[in-house]
Amino acid sequence: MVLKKYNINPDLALERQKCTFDIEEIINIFDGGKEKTSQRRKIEDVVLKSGLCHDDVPEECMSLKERYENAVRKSCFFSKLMKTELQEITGIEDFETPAIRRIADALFKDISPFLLHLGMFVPTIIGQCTSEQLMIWLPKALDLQIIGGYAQTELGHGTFIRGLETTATYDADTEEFVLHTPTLTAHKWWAGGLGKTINHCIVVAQLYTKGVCYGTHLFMVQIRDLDTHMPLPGIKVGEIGPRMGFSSADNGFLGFNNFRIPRNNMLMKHAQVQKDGTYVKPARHGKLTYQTMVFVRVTLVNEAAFNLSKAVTIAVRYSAVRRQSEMRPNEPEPQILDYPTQQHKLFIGIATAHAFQLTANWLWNTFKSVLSDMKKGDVGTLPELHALSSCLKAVCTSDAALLIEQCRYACGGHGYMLSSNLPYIYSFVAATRTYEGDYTILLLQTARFLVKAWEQAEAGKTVTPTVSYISRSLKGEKNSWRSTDEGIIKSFQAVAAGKIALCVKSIRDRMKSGLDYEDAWLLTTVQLVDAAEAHCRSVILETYCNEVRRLTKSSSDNVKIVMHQLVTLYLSYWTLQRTGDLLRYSSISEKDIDFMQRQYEELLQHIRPNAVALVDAFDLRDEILHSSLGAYDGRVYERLMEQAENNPMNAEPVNQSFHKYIKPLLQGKL
Ligand SMILES: CCCCCCCCCCC/C=C/C(=O)SCCNC(=O)CCNC(=O)[C@H](O)C(C)(C)COP(=O)(O)OP(=O)(O)OC[C@H]1O[C@@H](n2cnc3c(N)ncnc32)[C@H](O)[C@@H]1OP(=O)(O)O
Ligand SMILES: Cc1cc2nc3c(=O)[nH]c(=O)nc-3n(C[C@H](O)[C@H](O)[C@H](O)COP(=O)(O)OP(=O)(O)OC[C@H]3O[C@@H](n4cnc5c(N)ncnc54)[C@H](O)[C@@H]3O)c2cc1C
Repeated sequence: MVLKKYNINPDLALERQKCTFDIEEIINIFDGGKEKTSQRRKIEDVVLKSGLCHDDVPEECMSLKERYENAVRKSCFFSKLMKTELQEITGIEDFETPAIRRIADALFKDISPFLLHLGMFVPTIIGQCTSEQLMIWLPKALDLQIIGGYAQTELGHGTFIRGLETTATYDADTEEFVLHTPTLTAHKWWAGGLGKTINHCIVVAQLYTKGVCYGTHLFMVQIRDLDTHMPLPGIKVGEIGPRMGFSSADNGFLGFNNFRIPRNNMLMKHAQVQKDGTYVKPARHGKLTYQTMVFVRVTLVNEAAFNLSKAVTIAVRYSAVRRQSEMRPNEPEPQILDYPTQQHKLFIGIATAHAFQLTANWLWNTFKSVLSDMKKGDVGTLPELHALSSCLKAVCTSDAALLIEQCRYACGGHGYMLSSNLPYIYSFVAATRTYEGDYTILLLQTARFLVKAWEQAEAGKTVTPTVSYISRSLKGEKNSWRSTDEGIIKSFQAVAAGKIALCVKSIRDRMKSGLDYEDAWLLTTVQLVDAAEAHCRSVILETYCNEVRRLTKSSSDNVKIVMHQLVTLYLSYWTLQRTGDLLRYSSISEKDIDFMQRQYEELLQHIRPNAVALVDAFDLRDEILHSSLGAYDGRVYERLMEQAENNPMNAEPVNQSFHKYIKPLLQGKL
């Protein structure tokens, strides 16, 4: 059965008539202008017309091997398309084109085995190579003459990079590094694409030269023959096995048996090993080899926003189509979207997707500005970027995962179907909370920065703008609650300042009682994580408000109203989530909280008529959503039945297991 595309579910059609604003205006805001929207749509048209998105069998009905092979096929043709037609539209090597990222999801319900090639391999070449090395590897990588990944994590260590065990020992006689895996736990583990796909890999290993260990450094390693794809002698490589998501990403393991690579394969932009084995340490900052991780953390905030926008589009459209129960006896069943509890589950998802998208854009610009400072030799802004990207990656991926799961709850039983796409979206985002730095670990990195900022402010030094509230707090500025955007942000800053102050006090008290700094820090880590989270909330709230104000300056009044309703919803939601903290650190009263609760509930009602239009304004095509519940036409039940009928399990009326086992069991002959 082929569904007629624009035979729209009547409830959904009515919802669209209620819309009070011009959807296209909001689409343009998030794309960055009319032209960008039109460019994105052109790119989507090219990819969709290519026929690459089609699968003969639904992905979820394929075996793991079939899924992987299908994903490789699509990745190869997609790469070819990017090099040809898409390059003409986007401009050569434009890695900043979010449109490419969005439309990639039309091809891959799960993950492309090439994800790490573009996501980490190429960025590492760009960020870590000397200009000579860049000339060798970058054109080949961009042209896909070599395909690479990023192998840092080991079986025994992921978080603690300094604890990695793989060694790269320099042999001055042959001018080579010898890569070796000394123990079981030293095997590289998890790298995407490593299992079966890639032929090159960035390997992170402990550098030894002249008998001294200089810590972890990055090496370009060819692991497979370019022609036969067989692992090179001295390399043990394979797939790590089935996991919660990332089924087609062929995450792999890798071991080296005294495997030799030329000296020039150490990525030497920041530190060098000279021919005679002399080590030249990085001139400016000790953690520049961690730069690709910072880049990916920045992009993951965008991933959180994008994936949440997909989930909430599915759940809101479904909630407009689904009718259930009754509000009053004998009345027709209402759309479930009319229940305030359902609105409470979903509208915060819309607002959060906006908040995260605008924060992601702001963080990306911050990242670019720090890179440009670094090109001029100034690494002064790096610690703040590290602190910001760490906490934003942690909080945005974590919140997005929770809200995506909430979207699934909002779709009842049908949300549990893989065809809803919600389980895929969730398992992808759940992983982002862990990889590229686990949630707790990254918040502790931000906490380090906050405690230092506190000490600097205490010493009368100027601190960077994102923590300037610390100086105000130290000057004794008292918080007086106001339920305006600015007032709420100030109160959230007061919460963050209060929590940082308690952490500092806690560490000092513990040291006074005889503990050393490390133990005092360790025993305070529960509070430190909490303080970093509070800081991050204040950053998101402030960025969201500022960016909406800036971006809607020339918008129509109707767009201004609806965008601001979402901002107020977001601020009210978090106020109500954090009443305990606000009662403790701000001057909020019971009466203020009652007001905020009423305001929140009224906002749910105000937003309700625009809910479907707001998710339509994410402009996500059906081919990207991949959802039986969330398609634009709302033909949910038709799709569910069509997919059930096409389920390979129904290809034969009686499964052979009946004759083999059930019948003998029924007849007592088993
Ligand atoms: C094209 C489309 C793209 C789409 C999206 C891409 C998706 C890609 C898919 C990715 C799949 C997953 C890949 C991976 O997971 S790769 C492996 C990632 N691994 C990690 O993230 C490990 C996490 N651990 C760490 O980062 C470090 O070990 C940790 C920071 C926790 C500690 O490091 P270390 O022990 O070396 O440092 P210290 O704690 O002692 O700190 C010393 C000082 O250094 C500062 N610091 C730490 N990190 C950084 C950094 N990155 N940049 C700048 N500065 C840093 C730290 O703050 C300390 O400073 P102070 O002494 O001043 O306090
Ligand atoms: C889908 C997926 C894809 C991945 N892809 C790649 C890849 O391409 N390349 C690559 O190199 N890696 C990859 N990884 C690995 C990933 O980066 C690590 O799993 C991640 O950094 C967490 O490290 P870990 O697994 O060692 O966790 P652990 O560090 O063992 O963490 C386990 C728990 O211990 C806690 N913990 C650890 N240390 C501390 C501490 N100091 N203080 C307090 N708590 C602590 C953590 O918070 C966590 O709760 C991938 C992982 C996944 C899930």
